[in-house]
Amino acid sequence: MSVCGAARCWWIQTRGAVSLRVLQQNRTVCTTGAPESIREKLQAFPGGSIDLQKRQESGIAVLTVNNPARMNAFSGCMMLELEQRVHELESWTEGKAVIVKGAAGNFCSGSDLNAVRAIANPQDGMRMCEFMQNTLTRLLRLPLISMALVEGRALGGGAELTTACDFRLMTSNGVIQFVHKHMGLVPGWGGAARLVGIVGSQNALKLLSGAVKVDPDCGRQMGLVDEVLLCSSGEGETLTHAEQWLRPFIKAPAPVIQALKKVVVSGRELPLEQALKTERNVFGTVWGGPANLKALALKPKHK
Ligand SMILES: CCCC(=O)SCCNC(=O)CCNC(=O)[C@H](O)C(C)(C)COP(=O)(O)OP(=O)(O)OC[C@H]1O[C@@H](n2cnc3c(N)ncnc32)[C@H](O)[C@@H]1OP(=O)(O)O
Repeated sequence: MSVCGAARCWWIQTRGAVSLRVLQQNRTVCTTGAPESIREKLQAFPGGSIDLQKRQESGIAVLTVNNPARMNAFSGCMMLELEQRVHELESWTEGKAVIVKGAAGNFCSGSDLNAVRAIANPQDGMRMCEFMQNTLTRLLRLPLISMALVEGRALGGGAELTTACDFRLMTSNGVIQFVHKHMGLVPGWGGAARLVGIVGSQNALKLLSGAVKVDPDCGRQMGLVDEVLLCSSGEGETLTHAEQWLRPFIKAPAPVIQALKKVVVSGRELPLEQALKTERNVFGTVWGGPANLKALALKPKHK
């Protein structure tokens, strides 16, 4: 085997072992939570809320980042609240999808700069990032199809939040901008790692080092944006269009949609052998299940 081949083989094996370990670690961290000290510090920065509406009839939840006086920036309390909301969604067995949006026509302007100033030391910064990385990793791993609905601006941590969803829809006035460089920062909520996975390392480097304002055209070209919605007069109208876009992807019983999402997550994150094992296990949860038996009885033709 050539040196390159051997190195590649080692890299794949190492990556496999590491990714599995990270998945396991994340599960552990997720259940135990971040150190109390960072929770207490985040708690000291109130303002805004993270609102969750679960619509039982459609199986679509709407998660709203709600702090319009600060362009939906994340206060410390909102970071804690997001974790709670994700926890609620993890056990929503009837759910099929979640739409993440901002209040009042803007997506999110990142972390609240007032809170950031107060914890501007490396140790607290890393703990805050660990906390947000865990929450956003759990958001991305939800057994629900997730969509970021970007109206107006998604800046800094707000841009990172969009990458923690399976799909990104943008209204024609939407902008995603990783402004971290202008703040003397890099992404820290896992946004760089996820961005590389979505648009590739060349494009990710361009977006981060250029702090590029990604408009709908640019977003579509790079594969960051899945669909562009025309700006509509009312907030509710945009949400309705987003729900319509989701509909073909969630037209099946919730257990089937949740199983589909689980096999995609394992395919995305685990080494092949582990992903195949997970796929078999998930298959076992739907094989011979109610939806499967109903389909067999109908003898459908997939024309
Ligand atoms: C790992 C995470 C890293 C990060 O997220 S770092 C944070 C990155 N985000 C930013 O730097 C956003 C800074 N803000 C801006 O660029 C502008 O405010 C923005 C969003 C383009 C909106 O501009 P305008 O439409 O002109 O509105 P404006 O500036 O008057 O803002 C309205 C009120 O919102 C406030 N605001 C906006 N973003 C904020 C933030 N991230 N933290 C705290 N407050 C924020 C802004 O200060 C203003 O408040 P006020 O009316 O002056 O009391």
